[in-house]
Amino acid sequence: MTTHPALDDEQQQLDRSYAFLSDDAPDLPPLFGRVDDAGGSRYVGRADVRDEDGDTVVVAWHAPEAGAFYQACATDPGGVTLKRVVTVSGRQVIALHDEIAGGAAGDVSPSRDQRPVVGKVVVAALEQFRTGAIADATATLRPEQYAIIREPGPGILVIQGGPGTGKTITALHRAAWLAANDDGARAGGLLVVVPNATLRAYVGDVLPRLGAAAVTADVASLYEGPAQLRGRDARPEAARVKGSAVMAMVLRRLVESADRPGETPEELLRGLYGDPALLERLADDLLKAGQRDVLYREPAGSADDEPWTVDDLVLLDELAHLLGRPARRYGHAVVDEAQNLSPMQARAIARRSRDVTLAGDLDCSTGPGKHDDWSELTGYFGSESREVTLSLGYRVPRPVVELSRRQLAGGGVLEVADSLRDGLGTPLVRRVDPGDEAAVAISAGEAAAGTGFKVGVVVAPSRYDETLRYCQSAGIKAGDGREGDLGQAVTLLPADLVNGLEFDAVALVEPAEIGDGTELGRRLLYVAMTRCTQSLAIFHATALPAGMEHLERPAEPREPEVEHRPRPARTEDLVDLFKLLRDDDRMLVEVLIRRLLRDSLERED
Ligand SMILES: Nc1ncnc2c1ncn2[C@@H]1O[C@H](COP(=O)(O)OP(=O)(O)OP(=O)(O)O)[C@@H](O)[C@H]1O
Repeated sequence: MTTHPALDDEQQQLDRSYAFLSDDAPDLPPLFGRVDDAGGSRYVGRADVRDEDGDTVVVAWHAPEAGAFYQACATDPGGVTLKRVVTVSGRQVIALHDEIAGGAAGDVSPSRDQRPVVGKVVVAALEQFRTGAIADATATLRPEQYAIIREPGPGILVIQGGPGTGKTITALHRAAWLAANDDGARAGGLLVVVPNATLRAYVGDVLPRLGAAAVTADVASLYEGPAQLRGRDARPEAARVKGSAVMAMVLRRLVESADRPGETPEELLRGLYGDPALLERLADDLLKAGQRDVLYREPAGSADDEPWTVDDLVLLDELAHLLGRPARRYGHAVVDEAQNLSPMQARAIARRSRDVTLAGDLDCSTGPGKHDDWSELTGYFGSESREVTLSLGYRVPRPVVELSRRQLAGGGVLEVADSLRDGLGTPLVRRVDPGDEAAVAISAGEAAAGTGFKVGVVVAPSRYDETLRYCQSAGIKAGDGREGDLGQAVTLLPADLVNGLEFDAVALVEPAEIGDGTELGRRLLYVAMTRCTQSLAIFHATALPAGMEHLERPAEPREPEVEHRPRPARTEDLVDLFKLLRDDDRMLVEVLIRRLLRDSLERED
């Protein structure tokens, strides 16, 4: 095993940096990188560290002095002579990766398949098992991500890119960068909005780790009144109508027509939903009869008992505004998965800040309304917007990218992202007996989880409750993803809540139920398929949906009939042997091979 010659020197620098941290400093390493150029040598970390004389020991990643660390790369070192990532574990420097050494490419990935050459440390970061929280990337941000992070704060910036191209991680670093550097964000505060509590749990660590002062909210929690999220609209049409822009006018008329002064938003909205005649009077020219019908809801015993949905809460927020209760304003808002914003949701965010960063992918719209162009959303914030695109894939293995793209009508809005990952090869497809789909998927998921994988088992929303009950009754410890429990080795998720998440392996249950032939269904399927970093397995009892039909195979016999299998001609031909394995065994063996390969690579290092 070879050790980097500078390991001891960097350990000394790390010890020195720890010595100047205040006692209540979080147990995160004070530095993760070093850059040398004509300006000298600087260490880069999450925050500034100074010695007793006030001299800089470590510069914060968001300080201008750290710029060269992020702007230089192996293929374009500029004037940088050393770009080093320092990996620390338990206060010990355990590895050094020099992407640039002596002013030229150093420890980098091999150049192949027209893939960009990146530091090996990026590849190593991608090879880590997922943890249930978004992976840390502050030490390995790429120049194109850093450039977006530092775009000026005022105005509207759209960060788009295919699945896994780093939109979320870039947007969150941008939030932290603006919190530190942008006058507006510093003075007015910074708001980060994600679509739901599940994604909030997934990304919740990033800003505190970066020491950034920001308020993180999910869309439902923007409303600060007494109503809480308690329900979901079973019919997408109801959510679509509630989210549509005409509701702003309907609510304005509602407030103007209210005859009892002092009514709360909750009382007004309950009254509107429960009174078809009132709705007709107010919205006859704005909503068709069928659209008004889907809004009808028998009032619950009290406002507290109402099954308020996310779109109801957004309407309550609009009502609060109309009743003269202004929302808290911020200097800048960063919105993740922004493609799913409804017009009413966009209005709610615009009331809080007109300077926004919207990160998203129009192909991944899984909200009730689809936007064909970003201008349909940016118009709620202002007239001028800038769009930037990330095009290097950090998550989805190439074969999965290829398969998933078949779900997109017309091939999708964006170019196919160039993925850094091969993963574990072509997706596995297994036909099972009707009724067994979820159980088989979960047991394959448990097998993969047994080797260290984080596994997401994705089902159609209509199948979620039944599958969760099955897990509970069978004593299977699967996380309830709908409740934001992403900490278990296996997490169960409905397909409409997987936007933004990432797992080592995804087991997809009965894709035809998710991609039910509608455009929304195909996009749900696309998003679900693109959540894995290593392997995708598909379990189905009915015919596979369009875009997957070529994977259809006859049902396998329950017990493999070994004697009928052709014997491999040569015992050393492992690939043939491998192909004979049942799909779930194959998944397991693939995981084990990968682990062995990684262990042996680590030993070589
Ligand atoms: N420069 C980088 N170095 C290391 N890891 C990175 C880098 N950029 C992104 N990643 C990792 O790639 C994964 C995908 O990133 P992210 O979730 O931000 O993508 P996304 O574009 O928001 O995906 P989606 O929209 O499909 O959810 C994450 O684990 C993230 O930490």
